[in-house]
Amino acid sequence: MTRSDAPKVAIVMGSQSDWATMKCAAEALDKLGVAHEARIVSAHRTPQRLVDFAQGAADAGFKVIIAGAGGAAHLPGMVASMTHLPVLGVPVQSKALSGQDSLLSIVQMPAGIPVGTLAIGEPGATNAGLLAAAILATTDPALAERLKAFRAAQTDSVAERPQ
Ligand SMILES: Nc1c(C(=O)O)ncn1[C@@H]1O[C@H](COP(=O)(O)O)[C@@H](O)[C@H]1O
Repeated sequence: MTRSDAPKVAIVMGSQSDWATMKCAAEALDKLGVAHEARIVSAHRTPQRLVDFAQGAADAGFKVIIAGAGGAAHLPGMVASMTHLPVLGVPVQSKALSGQDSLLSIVQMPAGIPVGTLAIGEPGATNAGLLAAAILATTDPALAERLKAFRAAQTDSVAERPQ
C-alpha cells in the first residue's frame, strides 16, 4: 500500500470486547468513504505494542486516532502522550459502572496532553468517526462535500418523520 492510499484514521481499542462499540466509528467512516484501520492495543496488557503504535502513527500516514477503552481507560491518554496527532477518546460502557469510570478516566487529562472525549458507548463511537472525518475534511474538499451531503440527508430523514 502506498502512503497516499494508506488509511488516514486509526481506530484502536483496549480489547476485542470493545469492537461492538467501536465498530460504530468504523461504520461512520465507511459512510463517508474514509479509509481506516482497526487494532487492539492496550496500555495495560500490551504496553510495548502501544508505544510502537503511538510513536509510529504519524509516520505510518495516520492523520487522526480514535481510541476506545472501558473501565480504567488509560489507552487514549497514553496514546496522546506519544503522538502529536489528534486523539479522539471513546469511553466504552463498562458493566460495573456503566461507563462513568471510562468517561472520567478519559476526559480528565492534565493540561498539555488533550484527548477529545466523546460520549459513552455507541453514540460516542459514531461521533468519533464523524469528527475524525470533519477534521480530515478541513483539507479535503471532496470529503467536505460528502460530509455536507450526509448531514443534509440526516436532516431530511428527521424532517420526514411526524412531529
Ligand atoms: N481500559 C483498557 C485498557 C487500557 O486502557 O489500556 N486495556 C484494556 N482495557 C479495557 O478493559 C475492558 C475489559 O476488557 P476484556 O473484555 O478484555 O476483559 C475493555 O473495555 C478494555 O477497553
